Amino acid sequence: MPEHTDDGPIGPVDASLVPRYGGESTFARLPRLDQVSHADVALLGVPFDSGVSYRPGARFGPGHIRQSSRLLRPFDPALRAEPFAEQQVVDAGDVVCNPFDIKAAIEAIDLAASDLLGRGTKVVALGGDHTIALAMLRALARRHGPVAVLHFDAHLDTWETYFGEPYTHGTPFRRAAEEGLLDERRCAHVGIRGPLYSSLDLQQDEQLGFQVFTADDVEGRGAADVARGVRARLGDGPVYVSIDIDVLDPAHAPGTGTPEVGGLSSRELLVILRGLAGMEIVGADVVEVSPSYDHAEITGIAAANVAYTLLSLLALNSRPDSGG
Ligand SMILES: N=C(N)NCCCC(=O)O
Ligand SMILES: [Zn+2]
Ligand SMILES: [Zn+2]
Repeated sequence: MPEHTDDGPIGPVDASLVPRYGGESTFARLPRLDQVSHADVALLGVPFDSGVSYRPGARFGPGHIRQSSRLLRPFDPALRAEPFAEQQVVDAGDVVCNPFDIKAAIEAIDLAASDLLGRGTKVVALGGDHTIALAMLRALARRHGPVAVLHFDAHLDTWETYFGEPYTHGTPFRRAAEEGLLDERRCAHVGIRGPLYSSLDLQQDEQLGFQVFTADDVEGRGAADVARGVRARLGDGPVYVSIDIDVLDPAHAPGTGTPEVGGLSSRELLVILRGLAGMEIVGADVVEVSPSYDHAEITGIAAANVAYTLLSLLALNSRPDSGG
């Protein structure tokens, strides 16, 4: 087990000494929050899926992503980063979310994230359905003011209500805009595709401040160029990165609740994420992993590597010369 040390960050359990398929299932076999004196970044499990409109099961996402993260290694060659050595990363366990009271669950998530932020710890939330992004944005906007949102998803998630209900996984970014949590000059969706309810969906989405990079844009322009477009849209200042795993094609992420054909490959998503190097990421989530629809951990492994790439980006920002 990792122990407190003054010699720098406590990393994952060494897979060359302890088999990686055994032992406690923290993210990447990292220490728990209670095993360190200070954490720079925490993975926060959010087992909540009472906001879904179709297939359930994302409440089991955090455990599945942790299990699927056992093969991650300490050095990220694509970003030339050591995400677990350059900063103290921990697993902060799971938020206790009331499955029968969505508002109360959002408040509990906000509180847990705010508590970590107050201790100087950045939060990468592992969902859970996309409702949880609203809670994260409330916590972040309280500290930073309105933030840019970079949203990877097949879906806009700026719809008005479902069954008259305002807090669902299809509505978090409309609620966030209404609450003044977003810097509406600096928001974007990436990976949008699939049937909508009406052409008004896109018009209203634009009015809320989002620029759309579709899945077809990724195919046509290429992932690296879409990353350049995103950087141009978001500019400087705090960014929240929200990653619905259904941005990936169902072939790359079958284990999700509202799958849409024609999505990104996991490689394309990773290329776009790496293209964000140097942007001021203040928080992030990886959501909508629903393990009972997964096969061979395809979706879980994708989500684990996406989270790992976010940690690498945060490691780059933590370097003394990064200005971040
Ligand atoms: N956030 C996700 N994954 N999906 C939203 C889809 C909402 C709908 O059923 O129209
Ligand atoms: Zn989605
Ligand atoms: Zn979504």
